[in-house]
Amino acid sequence: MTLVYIFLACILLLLSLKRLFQTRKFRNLPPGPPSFPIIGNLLQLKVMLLAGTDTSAVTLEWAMSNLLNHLEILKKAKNELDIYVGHQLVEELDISKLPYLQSIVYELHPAAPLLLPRLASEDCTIGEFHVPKNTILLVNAWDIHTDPKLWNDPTHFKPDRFQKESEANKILSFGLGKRACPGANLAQGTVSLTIALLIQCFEWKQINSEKIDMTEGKGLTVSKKYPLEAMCQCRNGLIRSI
Ligand code: HEM
Repeated sequence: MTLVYIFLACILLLLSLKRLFQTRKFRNLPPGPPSFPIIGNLLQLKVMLLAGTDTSAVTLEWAMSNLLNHLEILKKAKNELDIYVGHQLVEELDISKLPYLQSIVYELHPAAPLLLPRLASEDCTIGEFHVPKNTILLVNAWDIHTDPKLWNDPTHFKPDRFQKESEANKILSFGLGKRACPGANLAQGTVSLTIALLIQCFEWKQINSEKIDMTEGKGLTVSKKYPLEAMCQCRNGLIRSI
Protein backbone atom coordinates (compact mmCIF):
# COMPACT_ATOMS: atom_id res chain seq x y z
CA MET A 1 0.00 0.00 0.00
CA THR A 2 2.84 2.39 0.93
CA LEU A 3 4.40 1.74 -2.47
CA VAL A 4 1.13 2.72 -4.18
CA TYR A 5 1.08 6.03 -2.27
CA ILE A 6 4.74 6.75 -3.19
CA PHE A 7 3.97 5.93 -6.83
CA LEU A 8 0.94 8.24 -6.88
CA ALA A 9 2.89 11.04 -5.17
CA CYS A 10 5.67 10.75 -7.81
CA ILE A 11 3.13 10.93 -10.65
CA LEU A 12 1.47 13.99 -9.13
CA LEU A 13 4.86 15.66 -8.65
CA LEU A 14 5.91 14.93 -12.23
CA LEU A 15 2.60 16.19 -13.60
CA SER A 16 2.82 19.42 -11.61
CA LEU A 17 6.45 20.01 -12.72
CA LYS A 18 5.41 19.36 -16.33
CA ARG A 19 2.53 21.86 -16.01
CA LEU A 20 4.89 24.40 -14.47
CA PHE A 21 7.46 24.13 -17.29
CA GLN A 22 4.75 24.17 -19.97
CA THR A 23 3.26 27.34 -18.49
CA ARG A 24 6.67 29.03 -18.35
CA LYS A 25 7.45 28.02 -21.94
CA PHE A 26 4.02 29.16 -23.13
CA ARG A 27 4.39 32.52 -21.44
CA ASN A 28 8.02 32.85 -22.61
CA LEU A 29 9.27 33.20 -19.05
CA PRO A 30 12.84 32.39 -17.88
CA PRO A 31 13.14 29.13 -15.86
CA GLY A 32 12.81 31.09 -12.58
CA PRO A 33 12.69 29.72 -9.00
CA PRO A 34 10.81 26.45 -8.65
CA SER A 35 7.22 26.66 -7.46
CA PHE A 36 4.90 23.70 -6.97
CA PRO A 37 1.37 24.09 -8.33
CA ILE A 38 0.08 21.11 -6.35
CA ILE A 39 1.30 22.59 -3.09
CA GLY A 40 -0.20 25.95 -4.15
CA ASN A 41 -3.53 24.26 -4.92
CA LEU A 42 -3.49 22.36 -1.63
CA LEU A 43 -2.77 25.58 0.26
CA GLN A 44 -5.65 27.27 -1.55
CA LEU A 45 -7.91 24.36 -0.60
CA LYS A 46 -6.79 24.68 3.02
CA VAL A 47 -7.51 28.46 3.00
CA MET A 48 -10.99 27.83 1.57
CA LEU A 49 -11.74 25.20 4.22
CA LEU A 50 -10.41 27.35 7.05
CA ALA A 51 -12.19 30.50 5.85
CA GLY A 52 -15.44 28.76 4.97
CA THR A 53 -16.24 26.20 7.67
CA ASP A 54 -15.95 28.08 10.98
CA THR A 55 -17.67 31.23 9.64
CA SER A 56 -20.60 29.25 8.24
CA ALA A 57 -20.96 27.10 11.38
CA VAL A 58 -20.84 30.15 13.68
CA THR A 59 -23.44 31.96 11.53
CA LEU A 60 -25.77 28.95 11.73
CA GLU A 61 -25.48 28.72 15.50
CA TRP A 62 -26.35 32.43 15.88
CA ALA A 63 -29.23 31.95 13.45
CA MET A 64 -30.82 29.08 15.38
CA SER A 65 -30.27 30.86 18.71
CA ASN A 66 -32.01 33.99 17.42
CA LEU A 67 -34.87 31.95 15.97
CA LEU A 68 -35.39 30.08 19.26
CA ASN A 69 -35.51 33.38 21.12
CA HIS A 70 -38.09 34.69 18.61
CA LEU A 71 -40.53 31.84 18.07
CA GLU A 72 -42.95 34.09 16.15
CA ILE A 73 -40.23 34.63 13.51
CA LEU A 74 -39.50 30.89 13.40
CA LYS A 75 -43.23 30.25 12.86
CA LYS A 76 -43.41 32.82 10.05
CA ALA A 77 -40.40 31.19 8.30
CA LYS A 78 -41.99 27.75 8.72
CA ASN A 79 -45.28 28.99 7.19
CA GLU A 80 -43.40 30.46 4.24
CA LEU A 81 -41.71 27.09 3.65
CA ASP A 82 -45.01 25.20 3.95
CA ILE A 83 -46.72 27.54 1.48
CA TYR A 84 -44.01 27.84 -1.18
CA VAL A 85 -42.24 24.47 -0.89
CA GLY A 86 -44.91 22.26 0.69
CA HIS A 87 -44.17 18.60 1.39
CA GLN A 88 -41.09 18.32 -0.83
CA LEU A 89 -37.68 18.66 0.77
CA VAL A 90 -36.50 22.25 0.24
CA GLU A 91 -33.74 22.59 -2.40
CA GLU A 92 -31.24 25.27 -3.34
CA LEU A 93 -33.44 26.47 -6.24
CA ASP A 94 -36.35 27.09 -3.83
CA ILE A 95 -34.40 29.68 -1.81
CA SER A 96 -35.18 32.52 -4.26
CA LYS A 97 -38.92 31.86 -3.60
CA LEU A 98 -38.43 32.45 0.15
CA PRO A 99 -37.95 36.21 0.77
CA TYR A 100 -38.62 35.97 4.51
CA LEU A 101 -35.92 33.30 4.94
CA GLN A 102 -33.52 35.56 3.03
CA SER A 103 -34.36 38.44 5.38
CA ILE A 104 -33.47 36.18 8.32
CA VAL A 105 -30.08 35.43 6.72
CA TYR A 106 -29.43 39.18 6.12
CA GLU A 107 -30.26 39.91 9.76
CA LEU A 108 -27.65 37.46 11.05
CA HIS A 109 -24.77 38.24 13.29
CA PRO A 110 -21.58 39.10 11.31
CA ALA A 111 -19.30 36.09 11.96
CA ALA A 112 -16.14 38.21 11.42
CA PRO A 113 -17.07 41.55 13.04
CA LEU A 114 -13.69 43.19 12.27
CA LEU A 115 -13.43 41.68 8.76
CA LEU A 116 -9.76 40.94 7.93
CA PRO A 117 -6.91 43.35 8.72
CA ARG A 118 -5.68 45.68 5.93
CA LEU A 119 -2.26 47.36 5.49
CA ALA A 120 -2.23 50.91 4.10
CA SER A 121 0.01 50.71 1.00
CA GLU A 122 0.52 54.50 1.02
CA ASP A 123 -0.23 57.56 3.18
CA CYS A 124 -3.94 58.38 3.03
CA THR A 125 -6.74 60.18 4.85
CA ILE A 126 -9.85 58.34 6.03
CA GLY A 127 -12.54 60.74 7.30
CA GLU A 128 -10.67 63.11 9.61
CA PHE A 129 -7.76 60.73 10.26
CA HIS A 130 -4.37 60.77 8.60
CA VAL A 131 -3.20 57.18 8.06
CA PRO A 132 0.54 56.72 7.46
CA LYS A 133 1.83 54.07 5.05
CA ASN A 134 2.10 50.54 6.54
CA THR A 135 -0.56 51.14 9.22
CA ILE A 136 -2.68 48.08 9.98
CA LEU A 137 -6.37 48.97 9.64
CA LEU A 138 -9.44 47.14 10.90
CA VAL A 139 -12.98 47.84 9.71
CA ASN A 140 -15.46 47.61 12.58
CA ALA A 141 -18.38 45.98 10.76
CA TRP A 142 -20.05 45.17 14.07
CA ASP A 143 -20.25 48.89 14.94
CA ILE A 144 -21.61 49.76 11.50
CA HIS A 145 -24.25 47.03 11.86
CA THR A 146 -25.39 48.40 15.21
CA ASP A 147 -25.24 52.13 14.36
CA PRO A 148 -28.62 53.71 15.24
CA LYS A 149 -27.97 56.40 12.59
CA LEU A 150 -28.11 53.65 9.94
CA TRP A 151 -30.64 51.22 11.39
CA ASN A 152 -33.90 51.46 13.23
CA ASP A 153 -33.66 49.55 16.55
CA PRO A 154 -30.32 47.97 15.49
CA THR A 155 -29.73 45.57 18.40
CA HIS A 156 -33.03 43.73 17.99
CA PHE A 157 -33.44 40.69 15.75
CA LYS A 158 -35.88 42.07 13.17
CA PRO A 159 -35.70 40.34 9.76
CA ASP A 160 -38.71 42.42 8.66
CA ARG A 161 -36.44 45.46 8.22
CA PHE A 162 -35.20 43.79 5.00
CA GLN A 163 -38.66 43.85 3.42
CA LYS A 164 -37.36 47.19 2.11
CA GLU A 165 -34.87 45.89 -0.47
CA SER A 166 -32.32 48.76 -0.28
CA GLU A 167 -31.56 47.86 3.38
CA ALA A 168 -29.56 44.78 2.28
CA ASN A 169 -27.01 47.07 0.56
CA LYS A 170 -25.85 48.34 3.96
CA ILE A 171 -24.68 44.90 5.12
CA LEU A 172 -20.96 44.36 5.55
CA SER A 173 -20.87 40.77 6.84
CA PHE A 174 -18.75 39.65 3.86
CA GLY A 175 -16.69 42.85 3.48
CA LEU A 176 -16.70 45.03 0.37
CA GLY A 177 -14.44 45.66 -2.61
CA LYS A 178 -11.81 43.50 -4.24
CA ARG A 179 -10.78 41.71 -1.03
CA ALA A 180 -14.37 40.94 0.00
CA CYS A 181 -15.21 37.33 0.83
CA PRO A 182 -14.97 35.27 -2.39
CA GLY A 183 -17.20 32.63 -0.79
CA ALA A 184 -20.08 35.04 -0.05
CA ASN A 185 -22.53 33.57 -2.58
CA LEU A 186 -21.63 30.00 -1.65
CA ALA A 187 -21.96 30.82 2.06
CA GLN A 188 -25.29 32.60 1.66
CA GLY A 189 -26.61 29.64 -0.32
CA THR A 190 -25.34 27.05 2.17
CA VAL A 191 -26.50 28.94 5.25
CA SER A 192 -29.96 29.68 3.76
CA LEU A 193 -30.46 26.08 2.65
CA THR A 194 -29.31 24.63 5.98
CA ILE A 195 -31.57 26.93 8.02
CA ALA A 196 -34.46 26.12 5.67
CA LEU A 197 -33.89 22.37 6.11
CA LEU A 198 -33.59 22.67 9.89
CA ILE A 199 -36.86 24.61 10.06
CA GLN A 200 -38.68 22.42 7.55
CA CYS A 201 -37.71 19.04 8.99
CA PHE A 202 -37.81 19.63 12.75
CA GLU A 203 -39.91 21.16 15.53
CA TRP A 204 -37.52 23.16 17.71
CA LYS A 205 -37.76 23.87 21.43
CA GLN A 206 -35.55 25.45 24.07
CA ILE A 207 -34.32 23.16 26.83
CA ASN A 208 -35.92 25.35 29.53
CA SER A 209 -38.08 28.45 29.86
CA GLU A 210 -35.13 30.86 29.93
CA LYS A 211 -34.10 32.89 26.86
CA ILE A 212 -30.99 31.62 25.10
CA ASP A 213 -27.90 33.45 26.29
CA MET A 214 -26.57 35.57 23.41
CA THR A 215 -23.25 36.57 25.00
CA GLU A 216 -20.45 36.70 22.45
CA GLY A 217 -17.24 34.71 22.82
CA LYS A 218 -13.81 35.95 21.77
CA GLY A 219 -11.94 35.46 18.52
CA LEU A 220 -11.58 36.71 14.96
CA THR A 221 -14.76 34.79 14.13
CA VAL A 222 -17.18 35.50 16.94
CA SER A 223 -18.91 32.39 18.21
CA LYS A 224 -21.37 32.19 21.10
CA LYS A 225 -19.79 32.21 24.56
CA TYR A 226 -22.17 29.41 25.62
CA PRO A 227 -22.83 26.84 22.89
CA LEU A 228 -26.47 26.51 21.84
CA GLU A 229 -28.39 23.65 23.42
CA ALA A 230 -31.86 22.95 22.04
CA MET A 231 -34.33 20.10 21.52
CA CYS A 232 -35.70 19.01 18.18
CA GLN A 233 -38.20 16.46 16.94
CA CYS A 234 -39.02 15.35 13.39
CA ARG A 235 -42.08 17.16 12.03
CA ASN A 236 -45.03 14.79 11.56
CA GLY A 237 -46.16 13.90 8.06
CA LEU A 238 -43.34 15.75 6.32
CA ILE A 239 -40.75 14.71 3.77
CA ARG A 240 -42.45 11.61 2.42
CA SER A 241 -40.41 12.10 -0.73
CA ILE A 242 -37.00 11.41 0.89
C1 HEM B 1 -21.19 32.75 6.59
C2 HEM B 1 -20.04 32.47 6.08
C3 HEM B 1 -18.92 33.45 5.79
C4 HEM B 1 -18.70 34.70 6.30
C5 HEM B 1 -19.54 35.47 7.33
C6 HEM B 1 -17.47 35.19 5.71
C7 HEM B 1 -16.93 36.44 5.95
C8 HEM B 1 -15.75 36.88 5.42
C9 HEM B 1 -15.18 38.18 5.68
C10 HEM B 1 -15.80 39.24 6.55
C11 HEM B 1 -14.01 38.24 5.02
C12 HEM B 1 -13.05 39.43 4.99
C13 HEM B 1 -13.50 40.42 3.93
C14 HEM B 1 -12.85 41.76 4.07
O1 HEM B 1 -11.90 41.90 4.85
O2 HEM B 1 -13.29 42.70 3.38
C15 HEM B 1 -13.81 36.98 4.32
C16 HEM B 1 -12.71 36.67 3.54
C17 HEM B 1 -12.54 35.46 2.93
N1 HEM B 1 -13.44 34.44 2.85
FE1 HEM B 1 -15.24 34.37 3.75
N2 HEM B 1 -16.97 34.23 4.86
C18 HEM B 1 -17.83 33.15 4.87
C19 HEM B 1 -17.71 31.99 4.14
C20 HEM B 1 -16.68 31.71 3.28
C21 HEM B 1 -16.61 30.53 2.42
C22 HEM B 1 -17.69 29.44 2.34
C23 HEM B 1 -15.41 30.61 1.75
C24 HEM B 1 -14.79 29.66 0.74
C25 HEM B 1 -15.30 28.55 0.33
C26 HEM B 1 -14.74 31.81 2.18
C27 HEM B 1 -13.50 32.22 1.75
C28 HEM B 1 -12.90 33.41 2.10
C29 HEM B 1 -11.54 33.79 1.70
C30 HEM B 1 -10.57 32.94 0.86
C31 HEM B 1 -11.32 35.08 2.21
C32 HEM B 1 -10.05 35.94 2.07
C33 HEM B 1 -10.24 36.86 0.86
C34 HEM B 1 -9.04 37.79 0.63
O3 HEM B 1 -8.32 38.12 1.57
O4 HEM B 1 -8.87 38.23 -0.51
N3 HEM B 1 -15.55 32.47 3.09
N4 HEM B 1 -14.89 36.17 4.58
